[in-house]
Order: sequence, then structure tokens, then C-alpha cells
Amino acid sequence: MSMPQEIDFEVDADDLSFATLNKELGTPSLVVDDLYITYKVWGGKKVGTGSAKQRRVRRALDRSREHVGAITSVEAVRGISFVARHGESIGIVGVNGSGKSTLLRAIAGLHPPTAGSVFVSGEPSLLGVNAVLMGSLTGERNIMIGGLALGLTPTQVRERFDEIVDYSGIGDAIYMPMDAYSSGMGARLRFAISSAAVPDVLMIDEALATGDAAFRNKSKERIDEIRNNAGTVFLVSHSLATVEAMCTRTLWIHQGKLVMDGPSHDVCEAYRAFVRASDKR
Ligand SMILES: Nc1ncnc2c1ncn2[C@@H]1O[C@H](COP(=O)(O)OP(=O)(O)OP(=O)(O)O)[C@@H](O)[C@H]1O
Repeated sequence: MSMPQEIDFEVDADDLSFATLNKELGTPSLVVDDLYITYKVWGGKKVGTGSAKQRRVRRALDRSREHVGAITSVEAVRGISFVARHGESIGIVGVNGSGKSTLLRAIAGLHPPTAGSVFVSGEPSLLGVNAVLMGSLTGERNIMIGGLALGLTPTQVRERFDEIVDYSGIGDAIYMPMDAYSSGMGARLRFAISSAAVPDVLMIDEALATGDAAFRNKSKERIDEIRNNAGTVFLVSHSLATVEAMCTRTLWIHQGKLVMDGPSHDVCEAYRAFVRASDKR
């Protein structure tokens, strides 16, 4: 799919109608203020253009740079600002490489901002449960690891163990290494662990995409439960149907920028139209 360099209908944060979006919502749970995340990639740059002979001469004249290696900057998130409130479930959509996961990881505190800030009220719980789980270990061990990452004590994890296994519905597979799970089984267990603590801020990255319809219904109930307990849920997904079903509000990220922020239906419609138009080009 070809991509335009810039999208010309960028939304100015000042124009957003928070009054409509946040009707009956709680106080802010998260403030992202002019956030920039830049990755430094070593050796990612093209060595040079021109003929092979020209490149050899250039390398001969520039030995020191060759040994140091080139550094390429990837600006994955470029000046994103928004406020999330208690009781909101927020979808994040955008094409591959638009910066969705990077934004989520920054919210979880896994990436320090290059510039700007992320303020979180209360305990931002997920904090990378996906990141801490280990495929070579059994589901049972991963429940303990994930539970501890959520801030539960070992006793609390043991108390909730049966409930997490029941919720995931994976049965005796819990005693097998997670590497042996199908993607759907892995997604179910990750979701069951991530949401075990009814966290203040739950972040879900594609985890629901592989679940079946029954599991998606269960996930929606759990998301609603977290929202009813004044939590905030973020969901990154390529499934617009899932985002529309689960999220009250959606952010559309493109080339690291926030291009639209509003009710899920409106944003998903606009994004669908953009993808259709891009496909035709
Ligand atoms: N660890 C990394 N090191 C260098 N560049 C990275 C790293 N992770 C992501 N990027 C780059 O940052 C940009 C945003 O990537 P990100 O994974 O956040 O996008 P995404 O919208 O989640 O994509 P997808 O839908 O494909 O999962 C891309 O250009 C990607 O190549």
C-alpha cells in the first residue's frame, strides 16, 4: 500500500470536543503531553550511493566512520498529546509501522520519552505483562510472573490462580510451555493474566485479535468491568470491528502523529475510508 507523505486533515488537539467525549467520565487517568519517541538504529543507514568504485574510494577516505557504524533515527511518535479519563476504553488504530505499539509501550513506561511527558494517575498496571511473559515457561509459571509484574503479592497470585485459569479456558495446557500454545490460547492466557488485578490502566496490544467470538464477548465483559471500576483501557488492534465493539473512543495514529481522536465509530469510518483510498492508489 502506498502512503502519502503527510495527511492533510490532522486534528488540532484544541479543536477536540472533550465535552462530548467525556460525558459522565471520571477524572484524568493519563495525560500524554507532546510526546516524542525516537529510536536509534545502529548500522541501519545505507552505506552509500554511486558506483561500487566510488563507494570503495569513499570508504577508504572515511575509515573511522566505517568502524563506528551509522546511526539512523526513527521518529516513531511525533508530538502526540491527549488526555484519557477514568472509565474510558480507547482504541488505537493505524497502518503498520504508524507508532501504535510504541505509544502503548511509552504509556506503560517501557520507553522513556525523547521529548514531552506521560503522566499517569494511580497504578498503571499492565506495564508490559506481555513483555515479561516467557514462552519457554509453563502457563502456570507465567501466571506467577505476570501477576508479580502487575503488583500482586505471591499469595494474591496463588489465590487468583484458579480464576485466571478458568477465565482463560485453556484447561490442562496451563502446565505446558507457552511456546506450545496456539496464538489464540496464548492471547486468552495473556488477557486473563493482564486483567486479573482490575488495573487502573490496562493496555492490550492485539491480544484480542486471535480470540474466538466467545472469548471476545468475555473480554468485553472484563473491559466493561474495569471501566465500571473507573479504570482506563487501551486497545491496539487492526480489527476495526473489535475496536468499535470494545472502545468508546479511538485514536488514529499515522506516521507517528495523532490524526484523529473521537468516538470510535467516527474515527474507524474515517480510517476505513483512508485505507480504501490508499489501496486504490
Ligand atoms: N525497537 C525498535 N528499534 C527501531 N525502530 C523501531 C523499533 N520498534 C519500532 N520501530 C519503528 O518505529 C516505527 C513505529 O513502529 P510501531 O511498532 O510502534 O508501529 P505499529 O503501528 O505498532 O505497527 P504494527 O501495526 O505493524 O504493529 C516503525 O517505523 C518501526 O520500524
